[in-house]
Amino acid sequence: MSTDTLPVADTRQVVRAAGRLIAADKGAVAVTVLLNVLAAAAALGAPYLLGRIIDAVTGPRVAGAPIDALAAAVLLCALAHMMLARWALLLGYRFGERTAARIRTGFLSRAMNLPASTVERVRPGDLAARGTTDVDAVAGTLRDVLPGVFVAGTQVLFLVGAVLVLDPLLGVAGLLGLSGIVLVGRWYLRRARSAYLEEGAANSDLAEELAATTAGARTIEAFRLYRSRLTVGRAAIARTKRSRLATLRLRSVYFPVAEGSYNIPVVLVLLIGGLLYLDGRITLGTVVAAILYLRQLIGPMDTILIWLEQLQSSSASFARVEGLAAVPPAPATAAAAPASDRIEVTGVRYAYPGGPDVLHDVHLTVQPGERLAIVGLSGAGKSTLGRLLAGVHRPHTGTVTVGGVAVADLPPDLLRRQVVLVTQEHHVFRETLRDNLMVAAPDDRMREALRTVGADWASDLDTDLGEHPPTGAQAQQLALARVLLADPHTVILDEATALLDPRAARAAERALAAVLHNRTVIAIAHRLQTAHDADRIAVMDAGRIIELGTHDDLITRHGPYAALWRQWHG
Ligand SMILES: Nc1ncnc2c1ncn2[C@@H]1O[C@H](COP(=O)(O)OP(=O)(O)OP(=O)(O)O)[C@@H](O)[C@H]1O
Repeated sequence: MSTDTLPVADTRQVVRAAGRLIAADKGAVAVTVLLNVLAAAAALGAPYLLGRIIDAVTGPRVAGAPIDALAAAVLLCALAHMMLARWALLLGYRFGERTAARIRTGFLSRAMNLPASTVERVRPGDLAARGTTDVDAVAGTLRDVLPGVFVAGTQVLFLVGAVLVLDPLLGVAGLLGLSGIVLVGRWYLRRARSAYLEEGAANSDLAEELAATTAGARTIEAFRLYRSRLTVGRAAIARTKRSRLATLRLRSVYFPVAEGSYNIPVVLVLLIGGLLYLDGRITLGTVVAAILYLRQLIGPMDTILIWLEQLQSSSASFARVEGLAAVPPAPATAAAAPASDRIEVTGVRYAYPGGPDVLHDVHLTVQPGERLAIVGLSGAGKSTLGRLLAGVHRPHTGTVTVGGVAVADLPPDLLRRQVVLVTQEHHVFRETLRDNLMVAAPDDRMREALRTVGADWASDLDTDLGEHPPTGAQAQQLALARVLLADPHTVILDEATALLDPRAARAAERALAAVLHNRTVIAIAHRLQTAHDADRIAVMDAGRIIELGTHDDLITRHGPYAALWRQWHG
């Protein structure tokens, strides 16, 4: 039962994270920006020069007017623009690839460093979706979309700037004329995504119904199901028709209006430019250059409008990926290593996020080498206490310490040598057997640990467990081998052998006995036999320890444990 979601980065954090990614590759970014600027500047050359050619042709004939030279320069500008833009795009794609890789590795290392208590608390799907769908969306946009949009954006800025410099009045008229495209573009984008999704869904629905009808033709014949199949088919066709008409309507509004809108600034500039020209205030070449600039805006503006939505949704994904950075880190390394192996629980209360207290004022001391069994009805709080003892959760009141140091404050590598929690969830990674043992130990020690837990199948440490997944019993042996290698002084067992069949259970018990040898054991006991064999028994009820003592003590006390024992013994 997990209730929390991971945080999502706010705009400021997203901007800062983007800044860090850019800074990490600043050389490449600088070169890409420079190439983009040069490409956009080169694109300005041709219309300006064409304007000059027109002025040269229409103006007073000057001998040796450099029309040929101007024409050659037009060609050079066009060529330079093409090459620089391609080069900028190429560098942009490479930057995108590298940055996507950085985001992936950054996410992975943050996810691996999340405090165990956070991972326990949040919805498991949330972390998985951020690591897959969200990271993929951001990477895809960085690789395929952002470089093109950046090139287009730079061009738009330069073109708008050029018209304004050419003649401020013409520039303002052109910009006002362009506002229609932005409006209709936004209108279309808001509706397009859901309309196309619905069209896709309707198409696959229709295909499915048709396939079902043809595949079941004989059944339909035998049971005379014509009518119902026809009704279903007609409904699917009607849905497809509706959805196609809806997207057609969108297109028939957007494309003509967009096409038309691109002409509005041209018409405005022609009108105003014409008047200014007649007034003798600007040359014909300037009017032509301004119109060519406005025409050149169409391509890059289309690119930006088309990708706007994807940029928006990817920035939402990026905010979710970056949200991990906002999780408070695991507490800094405890100042001192534990002074002894004694575990002490003092006045502990605990509640899961948003829930009521499930542990109330729990006190308990576990001596080194002791075997303690915790028993109680389902929901009494046994597993929760186990997780607090293992440092997975932190009590909100009171303390859980080992050798005087709060367990939840211990850094992972130190904690692993103190207390290890063994549960039924034995995770096996799609990695080699060696990597699955999760400690840097010599091969000999790994082999010895595997032998001790009876994992005869695990002779080759390079076996890929992704390709040869272990059985449940083998996964449990792996978990026990990990404990041996971590070599903690205390092991907490939560339902460790409950899942196994009896034959496997006997072998597992032998393995377990070998692992537990010479360690403190706190067993969350589901069979009273385990309790009987323990040095002491803690009986839990509704979040409290209501009895604590040896088996014989508790039997003579005739309390809740004695009742449980009598019941169990029949
Ligand atoms: N992850 C969680 N989020 C919220 N509440 C939880 C969570 N885990 C347990 N609880 C609640 O805490 C209380 C104690 O549960 P806990 O699992 O510790 O009991 P238990 O004695 O181990 O029970 P069982 O024998 O069934 O495992 C219960 O009320 C349970 O519903």
